[in-house]
This record gives sequence, structure tokens and C-alpha cells, in this order.
Amino acid sequence: MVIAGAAAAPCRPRSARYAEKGYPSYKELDGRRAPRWRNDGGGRAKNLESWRGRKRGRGVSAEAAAAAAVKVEPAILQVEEAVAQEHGRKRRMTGAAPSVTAVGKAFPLIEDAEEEVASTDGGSDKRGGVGKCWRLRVKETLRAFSRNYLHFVQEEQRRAESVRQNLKAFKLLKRQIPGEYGRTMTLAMQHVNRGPNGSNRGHKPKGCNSQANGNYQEAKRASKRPDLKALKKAWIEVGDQFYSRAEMVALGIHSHWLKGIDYMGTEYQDEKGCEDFTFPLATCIVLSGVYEDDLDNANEIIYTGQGGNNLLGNRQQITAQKLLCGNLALKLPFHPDPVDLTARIMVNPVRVIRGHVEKSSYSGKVYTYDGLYKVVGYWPQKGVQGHLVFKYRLKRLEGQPPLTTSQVLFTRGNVPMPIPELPGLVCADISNGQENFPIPATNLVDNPPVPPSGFVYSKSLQIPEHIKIPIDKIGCNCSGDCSTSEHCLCAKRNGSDLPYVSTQRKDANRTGSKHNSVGRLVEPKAVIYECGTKTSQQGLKYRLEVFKTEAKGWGVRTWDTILPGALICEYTGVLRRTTEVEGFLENNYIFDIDCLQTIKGLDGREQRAGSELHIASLNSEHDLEASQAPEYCIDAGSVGNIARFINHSCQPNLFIQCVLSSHSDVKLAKIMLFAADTIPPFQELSYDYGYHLDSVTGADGQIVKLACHCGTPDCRKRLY
Ligand SMILES: C[S@@+](CC[C@H](N)C(=O)[O-])C[C@H]1O[C@@H](n2cnc3c(N)ncnc32)[C@H](O)[C@@H]1O
Repeated sequence: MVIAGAAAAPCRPRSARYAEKGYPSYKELDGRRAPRWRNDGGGRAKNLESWRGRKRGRGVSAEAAAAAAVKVEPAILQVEEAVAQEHGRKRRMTGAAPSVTAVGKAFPLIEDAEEEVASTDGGSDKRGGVGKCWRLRVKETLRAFSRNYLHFVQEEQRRAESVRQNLKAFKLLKRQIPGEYGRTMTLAMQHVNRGPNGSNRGHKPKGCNSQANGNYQEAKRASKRPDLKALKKAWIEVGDQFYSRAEMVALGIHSHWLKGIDYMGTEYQDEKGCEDFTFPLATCIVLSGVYEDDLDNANEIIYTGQGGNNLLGNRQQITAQKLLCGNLALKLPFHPDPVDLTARIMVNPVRVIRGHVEKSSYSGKVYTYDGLYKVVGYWPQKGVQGHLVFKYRLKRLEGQPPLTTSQVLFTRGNVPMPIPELPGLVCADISNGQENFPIPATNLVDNPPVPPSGFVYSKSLQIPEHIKIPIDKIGCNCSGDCSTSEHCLCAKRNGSDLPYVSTQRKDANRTGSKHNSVGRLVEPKAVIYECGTKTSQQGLKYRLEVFKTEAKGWGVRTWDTILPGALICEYTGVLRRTTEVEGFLENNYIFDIDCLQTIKGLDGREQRAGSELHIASLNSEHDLEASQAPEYCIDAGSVGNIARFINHSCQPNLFIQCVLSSHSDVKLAKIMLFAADTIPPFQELSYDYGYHLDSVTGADGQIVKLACHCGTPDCRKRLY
């Protein structure tokens, strides 16, 4: 389709693009020629190394970050201690207590929050050399969690499927061979369905119950892992969302799987920095509408203590609550120590998390952090069911950002809006019916609003006649879902990982409700093998919108919650030899296919996770020495799909993956975009373009610079 106002010819001259309102004007910055998107844009990259460096993964892997965090933790604490002393006030418990558990449990008071945020601005190195703000580390912890979580889901699905197959075979046999032999077979099948230690794995697939269990076990294990422990000092902001209790456990925001009140036990009493507090000390509560006695008036809450509730059944109160553990912890802050009335008791606020039903979340719920509340009253009373319950009145502390829970509901409740009613609609479907969903374009920035133009939408890669794609079918021969096959060739070649196999899951609590497909690839690999034509060619799985941003031109946002590991789309355009595009000075949409460099870890890039798995096999299959520089690129300047509109971010939520499908030539691999995180509705999609700073030179040989407007706390301030 040719977008209204678009020419089928190559894209508009850069000067015209930059004349658009709000577009970053390179000329305004330093008057030099604008660079091309590719590193040799607007001229050549300064050296071969940087020329190769387009779109390389620059982020540090979760493991590396975790390892770094473990190493520097004492330094982090020392720095925080010093800062606090400098400010002439008591250090908050979190940093002062050297215990990692304390780090995870406690949280900063509001005034500390400002200090923390200020110290993390721009990725400064005030964290003992980590060089990352806490929020980025929280993100990385969640990625590590997702990776493990999805492994469990996948394993459980395989196990459940094999039980299903066994049962099917057994039923068939039983029908064919009744009597004594059938009974023997029954016993044999029971054996098959038992776990290795004889535990009864059940005759019916456990489905999500087991997933939930796997999730919990993993979270429990994860929170005990030293690397995650160090990251447990999560920094959260009002409005942050989590997609399961397990995510909050992994981050140390709330360390209970089911209970509402998280608290620090009496073992913390003697820890440094804890002297002014009374233990047990409540740190966080979750409100998820489970207790019929709860009353939630946003800024004021009447919270019911924990215990005595039939949480897994009808959710009614069935016995009296006891003033122990969390209930005691929540009561203590406003009661002076009865033994030593002179003791100073610091009143500690608690974090409040509200849970809401959310179909698109893998747990069926989304949890929103609503800020700090203080317990202002406590009393025991008879609950709705006539049993003793403890009541707590909590008031939201002033001076915090406004509550977002209602906005969250609003956002989710209003997606999708009928496309014709979208504010600023300039095109109802830029794909002109090629994609599974229409992709509307909206423009609330320009006056008059203009649609994206200068390109023809193409869902698939265009291959010119002079480029021959080898056809040596390498995919698997699995019939049906590869995730259930033990012999999937693609999985074997991917180091037991299945590339973005889609599977439907059922939520145990909402019988029969189908959830979004679960992607499998949660971190980039050097290259992955696609399972036949079953995956990438299925088209878009999420509703996306192209929208005009204030400072980055067009961008892409999602209307649906996207789960980590989900395939977003392929980067399409016209396949070209890199030598062909040397003269294209006004093209921001050229993507080098640089898997070889990725595999070999050149340019000082991190070697992508899993690379070592492939190098051996790829060395034998491909002549890695044959080419150092990318030989081919994808030019989406005049022809392309939704991927051409996805902007760069220094803290992206997508990653790039080279994929081999119908052949094994890595120089001609497909370029796919996958979700790195859970991406909530209306969040902009982004990936790291991976430019090296000062790597782009203009035609005059001068270094050209482009300001980055991604707006993330760790922004490098320049794209290149
Ligand atoms: C592949 S295009 C992305 C889509 C583009 N925004 C558009 O309007 O079509 C790449 C160009 O978008 C702009 N861009 C992408 N990310 C940016 C960022 N973080 N800051 C500033 N400009 C950005 C730059 O001009 C870059 O050369």
C-alpha cells in the first residue's frame, strides 16, 4: 500500500523529515550533515570496528549485572552510609543493615527516595561502580525471573503433554485389550505417570496449578540466589506494575506468595541501623480484594489482618485470626513498647500494592504499587462471618505522586478504542490489511497532522532477483507443536531452547480462560533456528499503533500487554548488498545483518548469551572467516513494515535476534524483534540501535552526532 501522500520512490530527503514539527534537528545541534541510521550513514564510520557496530547489544546481561552487584555491594552500602552521614541524619535501615535480607525487606522513607533518585540520575556511578540506577537493576532482575519462569512453564507443558499422550495411548490399549492385561497396563501407566521419586504426578495434566507451583518454587529459589539477593533492594515508583506475586517476591518488594502482610521478624532487632524500630515490623501489604472485610477508599484503607480465610476456596473467613506474625507487625508501629515506655519507636510506613484482575497477565492479575501508607488505627472486631479479625486503618502519606490505580484501570478498560474514534487518527491501517490487526497511525503533534509517508508497507522481506537465497531446508520435521517434541531439530540446534514456540496456557483460577501465547526466547542468542514456517510467518500477535512522538519522529506503541520473550515482528524491507547502499545518504532505515560479528563478539560487544553454544556448530557450517563486515542489509527506507518505525532506547524493552529458517547462511539471516520485558499497554516499543559514540562520520570526514531523546534514566544522551 502506498500511504496517503507517500511516494513509492525512496524516502523523503532528510531535510524535509527534519522540518517536521518536533523532529530532532541535527542541523540545530551542530550544523553538520545528518547521519544515516546505519553507522556509515551520512558518510562512513570512522573505522571498521565501529562500522560493524550497528545495533549491537550493548546492555549488560542480567547475570553480569547481578555478578557486578554482588561484588560491589559493600561499596554501595558504604557510599550510601557516607551520603547519609553527610546529610547529618540517620541512615535508613536499608543501607545501614549489612544483611542482604534486610536490604530486600526494608524500604526507604520518602525523604530518602529523593536522595536515591537524585543519585541515580543519568546513570552516574554512585553505586560503587555499578553505574546503573536501581530501576535498571530491577528491570534486569525481572528479566532473570522471566527467563527462569518461562523455562518452568515450558517444562511443565512438555511434561503435561507427555502425560496426555500416554493417557491417550493407554485408553486406546485398554479398549483393545480388556481384562487382566488391561489391569496390568493400568498399573504400568500409573508407574509412567509417577515422578522419579515415586511421587504421583497425577493422571490429568496439572496445567497451571503446576505452573503456579513451578513459579513459586522458582521465585523462592531465585530470591535466595546471591545475585538476586543483591538486587533485592528494588527501587519502585508509584504506578509500577507487576504481573505476579512471584515477580514481587523476586524483587524483594513483598516476600510472601499468598499472605497479605510482609514484615521483618524479630531477628532484625539487633542489626545495625535497626535500633530505632520495633520488630516485627510490617513493610508491605497487598490489597487484592480477597478479604470481604476490607474497605478501600483509595487514600484511606481499612485493611483486614491475615489468617483464617479460606484463600483457596470460597475466600470467606472460616476461623478467628491471631495477633501474631504479620498481624502483630502491622499493629506495632503505633503502639509504644509496653515494657520500656521511653524507648524511641520509629513509626514506619508500609508500601501498599493493589492487585486487580487482568486477563492479559500470565497470572491473571496485575499488581500496582500505590505508595506509602501509615497505620493510624487498629482494633479487633467480629468480621462479616462472625469470626475475630483485626482491622487496621491506613492513610496514604502526603507528598507522593498521585495514585495511578484508577488510571491503570482506565487504560486497560479503554483498549481498544474503536479506531475511527482515535484522537489524532491520520491513517486507519498503515498495513492496508496485510497484518492480522489494523495498525492505526495517530498524530497529535503536527499541525496540521500528517500521516507517515514515503514508504510502501510490506509484511515480508523483498528479495531482488540478483540476490539468491540458498534453499537448504534446515528446519525441524516436527508434526504439531515443537514444544512437545523431544526430537525437535531446531531446539537441539538452539541448545535445547525452542525459538518462540507459541503455546496457549490455561489459568487455574479462571477455568478455561485462554491467555496470551508464551514466547520462549527471553534473551538474545547469536542466532536461532526457526521451527519451519510455523512461527514468524504467522504475522502480528499484538495490536500496535504508530504514533507521532514529540522528539523522535514516529514511534510504535502496544495496545496489549506483551509478555517477555514474545515475538513482535520481523524487520522487513528490501534485501540489499551493503555495497549497494553506500551512496544512500538520506536513509535512516538500513539495518545491517551482522550475525557473524555478533557470534564472534567483535567490536567489544558482549558476546550474546548462548553464543558459545553456536560457535562450534556454526564454525563448521559457515565460513566465519569469509566475511568480517556485514555483506547484506535490510533497507526499509522505501519498503518496510511496522519495525521501521520502532525507535531507539538506551533502556529498551525489545531485543534483536538473528534467525535462520529456510537456509543456514548467517549472512542472510532474518532479523526479528522480541520482547525483553512484560510491556504494558500504551508503552512505546524500543530496542537498542547499538551505535558506538563518535562512530559516524559525515561526507566531510567529521564526526556526526545525534541526540537521543529516549528519556530513560540511563540515557547515553546520544544515539551516536
Ligand atoms: C528507524 S527510524 C525510527 C522511526 C522514525 N522515528 C520515523 O519517524 O520514521 C530511526 C530514526 O528515528 C529517530 N530516532 C529513533 N530513536 C531515537 C531516539 N531515541 N532519539 C532521537 N531520535 C531517534 C532518528 O532520527 C533515527 O535516525
